Order: sequence, then C-alpha cells, then structure tokens
Amino acid sequence: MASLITPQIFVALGSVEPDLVEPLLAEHQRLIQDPNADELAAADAAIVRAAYRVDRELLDRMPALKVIARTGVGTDLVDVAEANRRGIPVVITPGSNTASVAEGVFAHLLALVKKLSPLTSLVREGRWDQRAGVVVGDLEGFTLGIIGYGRIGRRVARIAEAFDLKVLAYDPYAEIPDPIRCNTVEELLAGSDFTTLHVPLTAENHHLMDAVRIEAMKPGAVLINCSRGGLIDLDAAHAALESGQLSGLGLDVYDPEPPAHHRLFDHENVVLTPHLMGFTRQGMAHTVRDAAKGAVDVLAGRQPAAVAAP
Ligand SMILES: NC(=O)C1=CN([C@@H]2O[C@H](COP(=O)(O)OP(=O)(O)OC[C@H]3O[C@@H](n4cnc5c(N)ncnc54)[C@H](OP(=O)(O)O)[C@@H]3O)[C@@H](O)[C@H]2O)C=CC1
Ligand SMILES: O=C(O)C(=O)CO
Repeated sequence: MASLITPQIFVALGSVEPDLVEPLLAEHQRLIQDPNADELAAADAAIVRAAYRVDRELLDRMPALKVIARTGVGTDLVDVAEANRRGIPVVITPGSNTASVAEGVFAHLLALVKKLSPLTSLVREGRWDQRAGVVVGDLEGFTLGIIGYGRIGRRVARIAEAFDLKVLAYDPYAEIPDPIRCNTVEELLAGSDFTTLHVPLTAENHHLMDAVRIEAMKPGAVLINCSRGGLIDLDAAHAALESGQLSGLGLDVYDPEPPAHHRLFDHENVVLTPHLMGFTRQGMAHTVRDAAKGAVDVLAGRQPAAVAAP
C-alpha cells in the first residue's frame, strides 16, 4: 500500500556529496540532485555549498522551499533577506569547519615560508645544486596578524601559540585579550610579518586589503586569505608581489569562483587552493551533517542550532 505521508524533498546544490546527505534523511525524506529537474519546484529543503548562489531567480524556481541550509558559515552568496521575506530561514553550521580552515591557514603559511612548491620542483627536476638559492624561513618568533577574531580567527591564534608566533588581532566586534588587541587594521599590519583574514565578505569588507593597506604591511610580509576572495584586490596584491612588498600570498578563495586566470597565479611566491580548506573530508562531513540536521529541524518545527542574520 502506498505511503500516506507526502515525501519531503531535499535538494543538494553545488557539489554537496549525496552519499553524505542521504544517510541523514528519514524514510519519508528523499534527495534529488539536479538543480534543473522539474522536481526542484517541489523541494522542501535545499542543502547548499558555499560557492553556490541562491538568488531570487533560484528561489522563484523553488516555490515550495521551507529551509535553506548552508554547509558552512559564509552566506555572502545567499540572498538571506529575500529568503527570509519569503519565510525561508537560512540555516548555517558555525564551528563545523573551523578546525579545517584554521589548519588550512597554516598549510598555506608553512608552504610559503618553507618554500614547499619551488623546492619540490627543484628536487623533481634534479636541480639539487640550486638549493642554496632558495631562502627557507621559520615561523618561530615572528608575528601573525589575525583580522577577524571569531571562531576561525581564535582557532588560528591557538595554533599560532604552538609555533611560538606572536599574535596580533583586530576585530571591533569581538572581545580580544588586551596584549594582542589592535585598535585599527593599520596598527595590525604595521606589526605583522604574516597576516591572515577571517572576516565575512560584506559591502564594508570588500577589498579590505587594497593597494593602500597592502602598502601599510611590513615590507616582505605574507598574506593569507582562506575567507572570501572579495576581501583582496588581486591587482594590488600582484603589484606588491612584483615589488617584493609581499613575499608570499596564499589564496583558498576567489571572486568569482571558479576564478578566471589572474597573472598572479603564475607568481612563484603564491600558493593556491580551490576553496577546499573548509571542505576537507572531515570538514565536508561535519558541515553536511550539521546542515542536514538544521534543515530537518526546521521541517520538523524545531529551532535549528544556527540561522544567518539577514
Ligand atoms: N575557505 C573556506 O572554506 C571557509 C571560509 N570561511 C570564511 O571565514 C569567515 C569567518 O568564519 P568564522 O570565523 O566562522 O566567522 P565568525 O563570525 O565566527 O567570525 C568573523 C568575525 O569577524 C568579525 N568582523 C566582521 N567584519 C570585520 C572587519 N571589517 N574587521 C574585523 N573583524 C570583522 C565578525 O564580527 P560580526 O560577528 O559582528 O560580524 C566576527 O567577529 C566566514 O565568514 C567565511 O567567509 C568559513 C569557513 C570555510
Ligand atoms: O563555511 C564557509 O563559508 C565556506 O566557505 C566553506 O564552505
């Protein structure tokens, strides 16, 4: 006999692995994956990855939608205000990929300071005798500036301690212990050998690191961005790499994604990853778990653990 319960339809958008979502659903819940399928119109819940844009046009195609669940934190590509206007909450998963990103920051930083990419090429290409020409550095004793002292920023600070890095932090919205707090971005940049960005992308933060701010960094500083691509003016960063004002740049995120090729991608002092630092195997599993749970909670009339502010 056919079930009397109308199935609740979930859709996974933007390379969210179905194998991770399906076990989290109940018997009367079904997952579809094709964003163009006619079934999209029937979707009750959308589980959405960071680089997937949820705008009016997509919302129009999902008139039955009751919840959007972002696998992660940043909601810069989700029109939260419009979703809320339609009565659709946007669930987020704070903390689910905090450790993944914080570790990713150090992967970038160490790769740059220890020159992993050029040294790999050198050994691979049998150029051993050129190794003296590559200057490898340490983290110990240098200063790491953290812009944005939220979950990821604080985790980065904890890891930094183990490297005997000194830490500075700037975040006008967070409590920061006195000895490490900076009152302006400029104060932080002037005192930091390495700077890492952990703020959301907002209109106010667009090109937070522009030509003037990059010039305000210590000469030869290293800049890491595992937050959002729009935070850095890449043309300015390229000029700074060419002049030596920046000795290294690590990017996990781009604007837009996927990015068009930028000339700085070819620079030897650059490390690039394709927005995967939060989406490690564990980060992906945790974010999908928490997003699916949040969506199921909303459909069941329960309060989800976290929703995005418009
Ligand atoms: N590469 C990846 O895969 C991932 C990237 N991210 C990115 O990392 C960002 C940070 O994540 P998370 O630490 O969890 O977020 P949190 O909200 O915990 O921390 C961000 C902090 O930055 C503050 N802030 C906002 N604007 C500024 C500013 N102009 N200067 C200094 N501080 C500011 C925020 O204040 P307030 O709360 O008042 O806004 C908040 O305290 C996310 O927004 C996302 O874009 C996150 C996960 C994975
Ligand atoms: O959590 C986020 O905002 C990410 O970018 C990872 O998906």
